[in-house]
Amino acid sequence: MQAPQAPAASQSAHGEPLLRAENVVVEYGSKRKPNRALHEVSLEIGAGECVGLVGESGSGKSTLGKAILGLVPVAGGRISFDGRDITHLKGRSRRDLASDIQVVFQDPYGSLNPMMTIGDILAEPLSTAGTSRAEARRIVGEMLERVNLPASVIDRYPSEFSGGQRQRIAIARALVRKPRLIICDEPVSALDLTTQATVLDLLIELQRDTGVSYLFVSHDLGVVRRICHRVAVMYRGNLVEIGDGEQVTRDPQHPYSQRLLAASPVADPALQAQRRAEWLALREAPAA
Ligand SMILES: Nc1ncnc2c1ncn2[C@@H]1O[C@H](COP(=O)(O)OP(=O)(O)OP(=O)(O)O)[C@@H](O)[C@H]1O
Repeated sequence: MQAPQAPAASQSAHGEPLLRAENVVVEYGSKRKPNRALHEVSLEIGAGECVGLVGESGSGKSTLGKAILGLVPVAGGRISFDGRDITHLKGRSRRDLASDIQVVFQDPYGSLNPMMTIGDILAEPLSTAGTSRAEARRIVGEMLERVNLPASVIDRYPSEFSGGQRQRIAIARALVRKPRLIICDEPVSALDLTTQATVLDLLIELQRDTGVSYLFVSHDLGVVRRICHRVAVMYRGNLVEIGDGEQVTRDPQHPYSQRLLAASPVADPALQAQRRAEWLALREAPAA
């Protein structure tokens, strides 16, 4: 399957990429003993573009998403959204940004409050923004239908739904405030292959219809190839390669990206054996 083509209009109204991260540094731990999780990472996401972020566990993918969302402090560099510096936004200004930047997490079981009805879960971001109850209920019904769930599920609880249905509910919750960017942090990793395909198709369709941009965090090259226009590869807190989705996931240039491709599972046993042999050969090679 061909990787999606980058959208023609990838700049925001201000002629800027929608999101720009420049030399972003994030450190965990104490000031005296910091553990640097991002080393001057730079990345741009255009309007209507899906940029994939791949890399092994602990490479810093989620940390970059969290830095954009303001969930971890940024120790260096700059993040701008639609030309506006959002690096250190806090309080009210940060909360207001939630209408533009939303997130969908990996775990469809943990991310929805089991004590709340689907209607209340989806209406929460709207009532926080001051929308009336009647209007919120109307929008929620519309969003549920948008993710192919009947509006009648509005009074039911998360426990009554499958993993794939819950992830569609989480996507609907992200969409209610009509964001321009959604950070998708491993949104299909917890789902079986068929359900993964359904949710990915839904995300592609929503992007086509609304022009929303995605930062799509995943460890699965097959998944990012299917949905992303461009793909960035992270290794130990560094962004080591970024390029066209098809090229990076099939013919990567950086030695670490080549290792990642060699280690990624494929359905064909012969190809899998060849990949494994390549991976074993590359494993000892130092990453540049
Ligand atoms: N809250 C935290 N406190 C301390 N260190 C953290 C914290 N969160 C992440 N780290 C560290 O930062 C580094 C990057 O972690 P991050 O979760 O961003 O990686 P990742 O690529 O998203 O991994 P995964 O695919 O497993 O989610 C790792 O070394 C991790 O141990």
